[in-house]
Amino acid sequence: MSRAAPSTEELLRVDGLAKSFGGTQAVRGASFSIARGEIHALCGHNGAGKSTVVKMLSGQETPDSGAIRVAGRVLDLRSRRVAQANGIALVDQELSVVPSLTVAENLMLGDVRTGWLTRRRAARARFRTLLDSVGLGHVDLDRPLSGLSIGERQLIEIARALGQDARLVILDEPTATLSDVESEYVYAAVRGVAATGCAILFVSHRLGEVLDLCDNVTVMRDGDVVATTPVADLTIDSLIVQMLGELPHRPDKRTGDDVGASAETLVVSGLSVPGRVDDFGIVLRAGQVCAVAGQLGSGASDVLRAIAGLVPSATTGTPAGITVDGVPVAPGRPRAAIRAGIAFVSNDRKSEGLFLDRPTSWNLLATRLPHVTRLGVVNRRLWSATLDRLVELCGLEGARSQHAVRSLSGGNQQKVFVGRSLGRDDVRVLLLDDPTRGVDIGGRAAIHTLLRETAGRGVAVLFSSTDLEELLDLADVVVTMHKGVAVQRHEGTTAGAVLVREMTHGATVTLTKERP
Ligand SMILES: Nc1ncnc2c1ncn2[C@@H]1O[C@H](COP(=O)(O)OP(=O)(O)OP(=O)(O)O)[C@@H](O)[C@H]1O
Repeated sequence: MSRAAPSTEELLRVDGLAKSFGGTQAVRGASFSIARGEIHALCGHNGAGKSTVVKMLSGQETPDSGAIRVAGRVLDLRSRRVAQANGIALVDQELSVVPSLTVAENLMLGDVRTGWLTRRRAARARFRTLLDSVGLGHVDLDRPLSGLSIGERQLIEIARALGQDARLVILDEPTATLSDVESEYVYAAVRGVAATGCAILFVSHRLGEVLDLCDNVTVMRDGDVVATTPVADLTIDSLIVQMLGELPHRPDKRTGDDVGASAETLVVSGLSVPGRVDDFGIVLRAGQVCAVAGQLGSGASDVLRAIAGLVPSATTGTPAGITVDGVPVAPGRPRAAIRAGIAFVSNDRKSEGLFLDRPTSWNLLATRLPHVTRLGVVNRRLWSATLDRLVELCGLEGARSQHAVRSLSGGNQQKVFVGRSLGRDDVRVLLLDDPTRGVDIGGRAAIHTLLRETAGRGVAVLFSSTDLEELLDLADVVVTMHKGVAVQRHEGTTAGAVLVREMTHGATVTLTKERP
């Protein structure tokens, strides 16, 4: 969609901003500026320093040096509250809306004009205007937020930021967890907000959306600003080169013929998760990489969790069941799944996997303890050989392996989380729920290569994703899902538009069982 050119009047200017944490120079002298009404992207590899810049702009970290000017005035942003009072609003990666409260109550939480109790009617009228501005005019203010989709919650969060009378709205990876369709609502809201003269700083790893949505792009690499460039002068490839210095290697896809003769490793049929998945079936051969593709709430994630035995599920119909290499696996029993060679990587690294205060090395080896201990004692040589291999697999600098995981950037944490499930010889089926969420383009290519190599060793890989580019890049087979039901199985080349249509609208004829 074309937009009017943003104003040339500068709203934000950042000069020589620097910040270090202990020995790590996270940001070294970053400078850039954003005009009123401009949508300005901040891109860079994992650990480039984007979040640290965002934290300094939103009052969560104090710069070691440099200046932040808003409308020409140098600001000392000592806290998030001070930043808000100066018209800087942050929509964080992790949503801060409260599902158990109503839409109005959530909007009230961030409303600097308050006076809710005394001027309830005026506040409600204002909340309606805010909802309108993000395309949620149809949503009832008294509806609990829990009834809204994640995409709609993201929009409420943006509306709330606007309620803070923001002059600059910072959006930190706002579409990382959204499907393409839900992301479109966010783009429309962002364009609408920019049209009111508000400046937007848009942090994203999705380079396609950056080029479609933004006016200018500032790229950071290793704490430095590499360049600020108008999007009109960029292509995806030139943007990647600015970010990484080179184009990453793309793994080759295997064709269906390559795996046609290999053994059936995972066979699922008649799998149901009450209220979420109905009669799902799939056959996956050794060496195949398969995606279950669907929007949030489609059941794609539930399918993986059910195969891993992590949610109550049942297998009904004939034939029914889950088998790995022909051996039946009892549903709903995680231990049985692990014994059968099923490994699962969740999409929630913070609450379901990583020990944030423990060293990276410890996290990487936590799942390998039986393999690096002899008679209950850690074998140092095995420990360090396994660690070296995993650190290399994850594409991390060796020295970082002794640092707490919490100190790694979000994307690097994700690499540790995925990487530690790789390279294991006891795994037959690897399940990954949205494995590259928040990972930069280089890390994503690295994870794709790792998954492809894992499949090359005869493992069946099954992942869920909402990201069209990833589905087309990585999967040999895509099974689309809509409202808990498998819609269609695609092998070979499929048009992206077909996948999107099935994920959003389903199909009239549904695919219930895959076996002939
Ligand atoms: N609180 C902290 N303590 C120690 N090191 C930190 C801390 N916060 C960030 N760092 C380090 O600073 C560097 C920049 O991190 P930052 O989170 O700003 O990167 P990023 O570009 O936002 O990455 P991502 O895309 O993965 O979110 C990284 O090396 C990171 O490990």
